[in-house]
Amino acid sequence: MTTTREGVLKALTRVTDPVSGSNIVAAGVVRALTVDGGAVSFVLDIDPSKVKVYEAVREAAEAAAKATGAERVSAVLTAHSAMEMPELKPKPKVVPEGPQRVPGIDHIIAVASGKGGVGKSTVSANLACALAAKGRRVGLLDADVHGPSQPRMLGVSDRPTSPDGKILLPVHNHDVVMMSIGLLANENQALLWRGSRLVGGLQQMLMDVQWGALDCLIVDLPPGTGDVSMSLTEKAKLDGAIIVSTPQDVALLDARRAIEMFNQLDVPVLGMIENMSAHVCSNCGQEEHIFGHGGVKTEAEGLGVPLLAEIPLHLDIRLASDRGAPIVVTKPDSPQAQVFQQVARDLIGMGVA
Ligand SMILES: Nc1ncnc2c1ncn2[C@@H]1O[C@H](COP(=O)(O)OP(=O)(O)OP(=O)(O)O)[C@@H](O)[C@H]1O
Repeated sequence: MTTTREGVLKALTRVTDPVSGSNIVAAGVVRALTVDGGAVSFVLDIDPSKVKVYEAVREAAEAAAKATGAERVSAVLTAHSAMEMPELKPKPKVVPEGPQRVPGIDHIIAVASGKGGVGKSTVSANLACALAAKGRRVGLLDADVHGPSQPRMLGVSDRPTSPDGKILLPVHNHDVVMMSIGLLANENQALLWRGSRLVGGLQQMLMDVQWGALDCLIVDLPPGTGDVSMSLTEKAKLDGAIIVSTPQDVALLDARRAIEMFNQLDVPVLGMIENMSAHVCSNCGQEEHIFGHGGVKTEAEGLGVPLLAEIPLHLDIRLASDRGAPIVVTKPDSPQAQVFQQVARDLIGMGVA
């Protein structure tokens, strides 16, 4: 029997965490799991005052990992003293080559766009909430460091805490677990993050946030094909990417570049979404195609990728986001919300959420 990382993680979900009552993977206690041939090692990251309680858990976790067929298993308890806020400095870590799965997260979907302002964050927030409403355990990582908008869209302003100065506890709203660079720094600071500091900080955000067990993590990428998108894609194993574009030619040109980037990185493009497809007047209901219409459909056909949705430009979509509850939460029965719900159903149908 070959020991795999997935197999070990699954086995560890059968070990109960005495503090939270859930399993040790879902509780985020298991850290730094590595499987190298028949050798398995991991850390149980715990509150220093609970070392005695966790010794039995450590033994149970070792036994569970061993039962997967591993030749050697080493589980150690680490306990850290509390600190107020973590520093998001890149840490030198021995990271195996190639994109890695994040422990406890079944699927990761990136939402990208070639150009800024086309509605990528709106789509990310609505998809996350639509999936959560369908009972999926959903996380949302706001990696749009140039303009983090998820705190506003999901209506959260609490700063994330770190009980040990190492792991970050995410925030929650609308049944979605969320972490954003916008919650760690004030908006102006976030905009100043550059280069390797930014890239390293984001990778750490993905790996060191205690997401718990998730069916799906939606990553709201910055627009374009810059360092952040490239490096996250190289480090984390993505199930696919969704490309958001308006129907305008200029946006489509940039969207094509984003698709090329994902193709080069071997990330499946799950489909394109045309946003601001038609303007529906909130008074009379009349439709107008302000940015044109159907451009994304034609582009998707040309590139051989599915068109997942055409989302209208509608005042209610913006108002809902500005007020901190996406339209799928505030008006789930509206035609606008139903478009997002259909995409959520399609993603579940594709087996990626
Ligand atoms: N379909 C829509 N109908 C009405 N307003 C929309 C729609 N999509 C997005 N918006 C609004 O347009 C603005 C830009 O949207 P959003 O922030 O989602 O774009 P983005 O692509 O993530 O931008 P950035 O490049 O800054 O990250 C927001 O005010 C949002 O509420």
